[in-house]
Amino acid sequence: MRYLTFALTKGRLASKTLEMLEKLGITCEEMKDKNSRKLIFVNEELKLKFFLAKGPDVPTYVEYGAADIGVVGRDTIVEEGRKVHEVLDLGFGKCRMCVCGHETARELLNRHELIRVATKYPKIAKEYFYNKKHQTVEIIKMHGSIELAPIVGLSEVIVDIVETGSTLRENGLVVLEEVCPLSARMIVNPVSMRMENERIKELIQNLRKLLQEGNEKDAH
Ligand SMILES: Nc1ncnc2c1ncn2[C@@H]1O[C@H](COP(=O)(O)OP(=O)(O)OP(=O)(O)O)[C@@H](O)[C@H]1O
Ligand SMILES: O=P(O)(O)OC[C@H]1O[C@H](OP(=O)(O)OP(=O)(O)O)[C@H](O)[C@@H]1O
Repeated sequence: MRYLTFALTKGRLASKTLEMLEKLGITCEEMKDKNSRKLIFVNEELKLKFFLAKGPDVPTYVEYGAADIGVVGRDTIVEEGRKVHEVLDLGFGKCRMCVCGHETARELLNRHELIRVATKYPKIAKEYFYNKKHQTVEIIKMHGSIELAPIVGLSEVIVDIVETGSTLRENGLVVLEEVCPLSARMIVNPVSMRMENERIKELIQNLRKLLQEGNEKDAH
């Protein structure tokens, strides 16, 4: 049996992913050591390998088959546009992609003015403004702390992730428009999906069952 390799998103999604896999009896003790500099972890018994990568690199590993399976936010899947199969909504990492700014920017959006949009997600921003809203804007690619842009006058609005809304609140900004809801997804390499169909299908079915049980528990 060959190894199945998982690429997990480093950071807030990784622990949730491991927690979920653990419930299915898929464990990787080595991975829990926070001080370790090790990059790849092996479960010999189940013939599985795991590695942690930066979110935007996860679909790349999966498209090229360096990983069979990936766990990554939907924002990153859409932004990267890689050839991968999105097979399951894992239900965690929930947040929203939004257009945000000062309340005063609402008027500029309504009037479809030529405004600047700062974002880590230029493709999502372009799709939203150009194809959905038919509004011409100037998109400025940034790499983090996007909320700074309207505060220091780099742009009128931002397109960014909103989870609790506290970053916006603490900086005097508001959600002006919602682009789309987001959550963590499981993605699969198309060739792996065919070659390892049995094992991957079983994993998807087990995860789906776990999610359903979770939903039923929440409803009671
Ligand atoms: N509050 C949040 N901020 C950012 N991402 C979130 C949040 N809540 C859920 N997510 C989801 O978690 C994914 C991965 O989060 P991660 O910690 O890698 O975010 P990041 O801030 O973009 O990464 P980095 O800190 O490496 O720049 C995001 O792509 C998104 O789908
Ligand atoms: O609505 P909230 O719960 O406040 O979460 C949203 C914030 O979290 C993310 O930033 P992150 O902490 O990942 O840092 P970054 O801006 O450097 O990407 C995101 O870009 C927002 O800034």
